[in-house]
Formats: sequence, structure tokens, C-alpha cells
Amino acid sequence: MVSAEAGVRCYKWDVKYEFKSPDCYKKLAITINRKTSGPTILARQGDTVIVEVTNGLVTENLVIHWHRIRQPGTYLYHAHYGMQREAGLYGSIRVLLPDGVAEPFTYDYDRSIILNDWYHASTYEQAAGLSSIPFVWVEEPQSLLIQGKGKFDCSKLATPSSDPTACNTTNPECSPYVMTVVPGKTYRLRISSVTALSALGFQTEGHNMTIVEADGHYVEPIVVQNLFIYSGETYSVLIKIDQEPSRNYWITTNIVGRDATATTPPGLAILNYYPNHPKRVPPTDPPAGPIWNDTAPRLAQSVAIKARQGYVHTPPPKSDRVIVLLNTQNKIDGYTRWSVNNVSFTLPHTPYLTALKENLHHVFDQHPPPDRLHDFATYDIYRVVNNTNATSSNAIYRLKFNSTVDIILQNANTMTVNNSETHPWHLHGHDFWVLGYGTGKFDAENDPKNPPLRFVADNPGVWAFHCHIESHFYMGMGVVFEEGVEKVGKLPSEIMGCGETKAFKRP
Ligand SMILES: O=C1O[C@H]([C@@H](O)CO)C(O)=C1O
Repeated sequence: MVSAEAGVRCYKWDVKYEFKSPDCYKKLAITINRKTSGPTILARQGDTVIVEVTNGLVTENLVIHWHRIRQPGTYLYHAHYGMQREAGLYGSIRVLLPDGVAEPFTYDYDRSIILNDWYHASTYEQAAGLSSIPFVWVEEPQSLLIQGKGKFDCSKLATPSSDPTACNTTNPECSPYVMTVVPGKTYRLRISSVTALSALGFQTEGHNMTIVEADGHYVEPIVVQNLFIYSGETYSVLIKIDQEPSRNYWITTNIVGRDATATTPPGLAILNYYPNHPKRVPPTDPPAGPIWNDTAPRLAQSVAIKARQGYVHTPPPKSDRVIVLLNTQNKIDGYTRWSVNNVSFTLPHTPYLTALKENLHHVFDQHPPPDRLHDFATYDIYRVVNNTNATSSNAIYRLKFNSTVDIILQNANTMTVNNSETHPWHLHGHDFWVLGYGTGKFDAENDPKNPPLRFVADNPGVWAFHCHIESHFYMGMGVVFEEGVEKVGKLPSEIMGCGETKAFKRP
């Protein structure tokens, strides 16, 4: 529901828990206006978007994060409180260009598809397992959702229910998503992923896809048969509806990076060639998708994506500070945690922004985490190292306002022998340049001029940088940056509700 008034778009959202069966299995999900995924926010560059949210979750707070929103393009919004995103609170944001400004490519129709993985256990059970001794891992998801729809095979239920609505494969709520297309036309598909855990491959059977946008930036067009997409990413691809028109085709998604072959069937949707019946099942088997442990094509896609000529924002030639972040899995007091530079992130009770503005120095750890581990140069990333000196902390990195910061992200072996994992890192509040990728150990001594990530600390505030895997952030895989907090205007009294900020709430 977008109001007619130019420049201001108003949405009213009622958020609550409801029983939903997006993959045929009934469970509590968080809905916006009775739906998961929620409504698409549609706006033009420069518009003001007002979302009036009514929190009907009864016993829970609610935080909505406007994921990477900076300029025209394709973005996401999702819950960012505990593990709420996983319960279904997410949707697309589509920012259109101002009138009279053209995109560097053309298409006839514009569609959004959100990909997700779906668990039958509640986020509470999962969070409790992750923070228990013994540790209970969330394991692989029960299904994959394309635009909020998946299909779980009810005969696989460990404990069958006598309730016929508990898992019902004929429930229309879990009939596959159908995208109807007109032969001869070109479609822009805005594909985003909000998965809790999974890295995905995405395919439109028999149709090449031309990647033209990544995370709100135009990229040099590249043609792929499969799009790799990690949690928190958005892409636009163009597809031409140019195949044999008397049938429908599969749209598929499958898990890569983790072995889910025995646990999670591919997500399926239907590319419906008009005027074939939308429910007509394609006559072919769905494409198998990439092999889960073949990492070379994943790295190749990342390396192939380049800013589009004419839209390149040149990075500052050098940085003021280099932060080398080593990501490890450890035990802290018997709990399984993830740590960055031996610090496992925890949130303080008092929000950082108010704590910093009101000079409440005692509400979080004032000793910043290290810019680099003193033994980084000799750290063996291929070994299971127990990191017995890792600690939990809510300390943050303070950045000089307007300074240029380089980040090296170094992955390492987990606590399992010969195992490392895929981590989609997400930076709040900034665009950044990816200046390098690589496998193996970063040689900080000999290659300091070639950092993987560069950004300018020019957005006053407090910003998280974290793994977008819901359980990994919960287990401590993140850091927080502060810059220019003194430039943030007076905070509204309405946001003073948590921890020690209550004292600042004006009547
Ligand atoms: O955080 C994680 O924990 C498990 C495993 O490492 C320990 O059970 C896993 O696969 C993760 O990604």
C-alpha cells in the first residue's frame, strides 16, 4: 500500500506470530500483515519511506534492519533481534531511479524473488541449543523457500502427527511459487537471499542469466547458468524468455558450501510460460545444480563480478588503518563460540549509541579488541587450535571519522579436523570496495598493499560487521565499529527503553 503523495511512501505493518505452513509443515512464523515474506517496499530515489510498525509479538521486542540501503537498486529488510529473522520477518526493498534517469540495461518486466532456508524448530529451541552445554547445532534446514514457498516431504517426519493439518502437502500455502512470463520478453529478476545458514545456487532451467546488479551496484554484465548467492546478498539478473514456449520450466535453488544432500531437498518454483497452465509440472527433471563442495566456481563468480564501467567509484589510494580479523571457532568456559581476534562478540544491555552519546562508559567493555593478533603471522589456519585464551566481550573498534579503513578477513579451520566454513560477512552503514580475494593464509607482512576490503568511515554512528549466518552472529562472529558518534544529532526520547538508557527517557 503506497500512498499517492509524491515523495513520501507510507506503509502500515502489523507484526505478529501466526501458524504458517510455507513448506507444508505447520509452525509459528512471524508475519507482516499476515504474510511471510512480507510486503515489498517500493520507492523512488529520494523518497521518504515511513513504516508504521505495530508490534503484536506480545512477549518480544522487535528490531527491523534496512539491509544495505544506500541508493537505487535491490535491497532487503529483515528482523535483527535475537534470531527473529529466521522466524520469517523479511522482505524486499526496490528503489527506483528518479524520473528521466535511465538504467544501463533494458528489460520489459521487473520481478523480485527472495530465497530462504526454513527450519521446523523454533528460533528459541535453536538459540537455547547453541548456548547450551552440551552444544546443540541447528544442523541443515528442512527445506528451501523460493518467494516464501517450499515443500517438505511429510512422510519424513520423525514423529508423525495425528493432526491432519500439522503437515499437509496438499495445503495451498505450500504450492510452489509460480512466475508467469511472456515468451519473447526480457525479465529483470531481483534475487535476494535471507537464509539463516545456507549458501545457495540458483538456476532458471534452460535459461542463461545475465548478472547486471550486485548489492545495489551496477556490475559489468556476466552470463551464468547458475548464480551463487550468499545470505544477505541481492542480485539482479536479466533473463530472456526464449525457450520452447509450449511448456513450463523449473526455477531451482540448492545448498552449496555445506553437505545438505541427504537432508535438504532443492527448492523448486515454476517458470510458467504464458499461456500454459501455471501449475503444469515441467516435463524434465529439475537441473541438479552445482556440487556442494566444488569451491572453484564460487570463487570464480566472486572474482568475475566487477563494477560497471561508468559507475566505478574509485577507492581512496591508501588506508589509514589496517585491521586483520582472524575468525576462529573456540570453546569459552565450555561453550562453543566463534571469535574474531580471540574476542567472541556479545551485545551489551544498553545500546551502544545511547551509551556513547550519554557517556555511560561502564555499560560496555572499554578495551578495544586488537587490530591484529600478536601471533597472526605464525597462526596455523589449517590446524584445530583450541584458542584457550579467547574471551567473550562487547568491546568495539573506534574509528577516526572520515578515515579509510582496510579489513582483512581471515578464515581458519574450525574445531573439526580438516574443516572450514563459508561466512558471508555483512557491513552495516557503509559501502565498501572488495580489492582482493584469495585462498589460504593472508600474508600481512608481504602484501599489506593489497587488502581485501576498504571502506571510508564517513557515516556517524555505531555499525555492526558480522557473519550473516543467524547462528554464527548469535555465537559471537561479529565486531562493531564506531565513528563520528559526536556528529549524531540528539537521540529521540522514544528510543530510550533498554538497559541504563531508561534514566534518559523524558516523560
Ligand atoms: O557453528 C557451527 O557449529 C557447527 C559445528 O562446527 C560444530 O558442531 C557448524 O557446522 C557450525 O557452522
